[in-house]
Amino acid sequence: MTGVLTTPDLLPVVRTRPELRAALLGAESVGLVPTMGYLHTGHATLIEQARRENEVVVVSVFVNPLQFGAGEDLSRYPRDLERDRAVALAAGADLIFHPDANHMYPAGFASSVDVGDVAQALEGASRPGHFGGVATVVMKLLNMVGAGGRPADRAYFGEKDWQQLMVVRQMVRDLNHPTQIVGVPTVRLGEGAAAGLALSSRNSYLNPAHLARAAVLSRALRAVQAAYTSGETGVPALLQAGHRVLESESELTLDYLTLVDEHLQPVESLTAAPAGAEQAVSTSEQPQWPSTPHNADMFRLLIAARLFGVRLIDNMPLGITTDTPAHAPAGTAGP
Ligand SMILES: Nc1ncnc2c1ncn2[C@@H]1O[C@H](COP(=O)(O)OP(=O)(O)OP(=O)(O)O)[C@@H](O)[C@H]1O
Ligand SMILES: CC(C)(CO)[C@@H](O)C(=O)[O-]
Ligand code: BAL
Repeated sequence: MTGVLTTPDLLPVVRTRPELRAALLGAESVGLVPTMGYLHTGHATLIEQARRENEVVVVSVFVNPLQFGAGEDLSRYPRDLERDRAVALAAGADLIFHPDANHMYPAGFASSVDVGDVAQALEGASRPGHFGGVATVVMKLLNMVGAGGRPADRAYFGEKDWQQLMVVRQMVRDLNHPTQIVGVPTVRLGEGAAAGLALSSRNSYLNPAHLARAAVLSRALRAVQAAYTSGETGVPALLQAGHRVLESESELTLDYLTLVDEHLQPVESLTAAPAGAEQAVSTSEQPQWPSTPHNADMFRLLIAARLFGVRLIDNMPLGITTDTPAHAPAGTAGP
């Protein structure tokens, strides 16, 4: 094993494939955490899980131009590599891979990965081309960040970007890619006026008052869960419970609030939650009832909305929650 595992004060940063190859030489297993940087506790949770499951943990920090549409926030996307080094080191990473765009997409680069229908709806409809850019860069990163000519052994993605996780899973399944894709539950602010808000780098565009108002997204999802566990089984009525919460926020422009199955298809009907489900939601991280063909555990509520000029997304399972409250050191737990 060479250079990377030397317990540095400052996390090493490599920028090119040859440097990566040298650093990872001889590693038995490599876990990759792909990010666009400006790391927060959500990212740290991914890194911590990768730390537990791999010999070497690499965090990629790359604001991927391919996945931004014209008029989106590519140029103002928050960047702070020194802070990222500190957060990644504290969470247990061994190395940051921080390529520049010319290294990822040199002159003549022409290929792309198209994952089909799962990338077309929802975020794909609102951000045309987005998932083509995500799939292409993720495929490259999986292939670049491995030891001994292998791809990464495992790669970690947040459930916060639920459709992205589905897209990546579809891609590796369809293309027989050997990297194991690991999904990690969403980390949320656990206390304060913005409690429940999913951590996101784009939260940094909002001031504290606006962040508190942005927590309306998670409150709307919880309202749908509560309606379901109270026995409501009509999908329009369930979603209406979420809309009622959203109507309280005058500044919100909703893109979508929907209930989807594991193929991201809209769910049109479902069976009742079993007796006791309400208690299970508030007290347990695990499903308390056996699977049925319409187990709410299989269905996901997805929301996207614009608030104070910022587009935010969130999601939750219909029937239970497995999300994690933020727990990071000061300065990293916030948005
Ligand atoms: N709150 C969170 N909980 C768990 N994982 C998260 C959370 N936020 C982001 N991630 C995951 O971290 C990885 C890198 O995401 P990214 O760098 O885009 O951060 P982000 O906070 O999602 O940023 P953005 O605000 O641009 O959506 C993705 O797999 C993403 O799902
Ligand atoms: C997976 C990813 C790093 C690809 O650029 C990005 O979409 C993100 O940060 O979620
Ligand atoms: N976390 C998703 C990356 C993006 O919005 O471009």
